[in-house]
Amino acid sequence: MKVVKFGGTSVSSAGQIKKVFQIVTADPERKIIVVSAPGKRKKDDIKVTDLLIKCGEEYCKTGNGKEAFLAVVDRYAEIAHELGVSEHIVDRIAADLQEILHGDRSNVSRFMDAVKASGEDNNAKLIAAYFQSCGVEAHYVNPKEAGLFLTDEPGNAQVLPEAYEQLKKLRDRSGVLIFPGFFGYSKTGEIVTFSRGGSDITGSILASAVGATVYENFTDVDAVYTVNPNFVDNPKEIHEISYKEMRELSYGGFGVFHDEALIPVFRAGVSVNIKNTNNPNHPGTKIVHHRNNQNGPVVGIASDTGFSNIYVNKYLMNREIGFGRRLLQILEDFHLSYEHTPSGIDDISVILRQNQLDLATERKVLERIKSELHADEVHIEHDLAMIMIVGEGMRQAIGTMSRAAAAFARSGVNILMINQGSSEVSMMFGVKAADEKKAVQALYEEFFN
Ligand SMILES: Nc1ncnc2c1ncn2[C@@H]1O[C@H](COP(=O)(O)OP(=O)(O)O)[C@@H](O)[C@H]1O
Ligand SMILES: N[C@@H](CC(=O)OP(=O)(O)O)C(=O)O
Repeated sequence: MKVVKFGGTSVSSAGQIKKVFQIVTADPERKIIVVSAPGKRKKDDIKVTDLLIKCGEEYCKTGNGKEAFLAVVDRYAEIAHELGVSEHIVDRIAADLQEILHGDRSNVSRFMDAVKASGEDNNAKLIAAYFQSCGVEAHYVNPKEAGLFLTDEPGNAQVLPEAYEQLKKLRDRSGVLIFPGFFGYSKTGEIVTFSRGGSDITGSILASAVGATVYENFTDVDAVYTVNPNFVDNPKEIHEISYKEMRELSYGGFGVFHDEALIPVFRAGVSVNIKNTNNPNHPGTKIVHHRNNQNGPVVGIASDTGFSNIYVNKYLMNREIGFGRRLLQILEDFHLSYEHTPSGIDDISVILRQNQLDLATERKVLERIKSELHADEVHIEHDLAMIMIVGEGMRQAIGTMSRAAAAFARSGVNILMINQGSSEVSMMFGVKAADEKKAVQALYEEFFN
């Protein structure tokens, strides 16, 4: 039995959904089908999830968000019409969304989760109806009834261990099961979503629960590339990659597969196959426990922007027991999560996501660090990019760091921070965000050309 996830681009229009139908019915093993909300049809299109977010935010502010609401309903209406599915389903989708929008808005994050989740939920119902209209036994499955229970963290939920036992029973159901991605339910019955891109996580949980032979993840590229295809033309494809390498690269900025989707399949030993809905015969990329390590120390280069660095200097910091704990406690008091903490004898840097900070919070954090920790110097730097090179082969290879540093030097990019050591399979470099593309291209030249 296979679990198959189709991302937003694969279900963005009637034409794409017809391809999904062909792919699913071509292999009787493709039984549990996870679908996202309609995504982008072309580069400058808007994903239904983003339209829903706009709509929900406007309802919260003004009690009205007619334009975004109509844009969402129009997307489904166009798809239903072109698929030849009964138009009644569109009326039901509109009524369902209206009901959510006019529901309880007292808890904004809960309300927003219900609005966002409707994107996947309604698309799953529509796709199930299309499969049925083609004479295939297909059933929409509601995540609550199936037992997909999550922690009660709106917009950032995690699966509860007891969900797996319930979800295992999906094995025994007949027909093709169309399961909406991205959300589940808390133990008290509230809708909660994963973080953005979380339909990958739903697929991974289901594949693990039912012990799938493989988790196929269909998207709009032939394979996971060694580098973001928006930075390098025709980058080399990765044919095989380990879970650990893929998790690091996803975390580092490879948007193609969610980093939290690796853990459930890794624990259950289910391999993942990333494939292209527009070219399903291409073998794609396989994510496995162990790969044949034959292609050099680096398997991929990832990058992401939007980081800040809080730099703290204090003479004899190395002798002050508890300094690091007290510094991180200040961040915890402001509910700030951090990504890395490289340190020296008298200095420590805390790298964190910039979007967590507003000006007032930033000022308060810096003031507390200065006054409570008696630091000699505290400052913050914004607009940084983190660039990561990843590969299991690095463990044995000598000179990977010097090759990377030489590539940075050749491209004239100044390295602001290096983090290597904690992870055996990656090295991370902090640079100015403006240098991101240049640095990535230089590393690609060095390791892949
Ligand atoms: N290293 C990479 N390899 C492949 N695709 C990548 C990589 N880095 C970023 N991407 C982007 O990820 C996109 C696919 O992910 P996503 O947009 O989430 O698709 P889906 O709609 O299937 O969920 C690709 O179109 C590509 O632009
Ligand atoms: N639709 C949700 C969940 C998701 O996984 O979407 P996609 O498959 O388009 O990345 C989002 O945009 O976050």
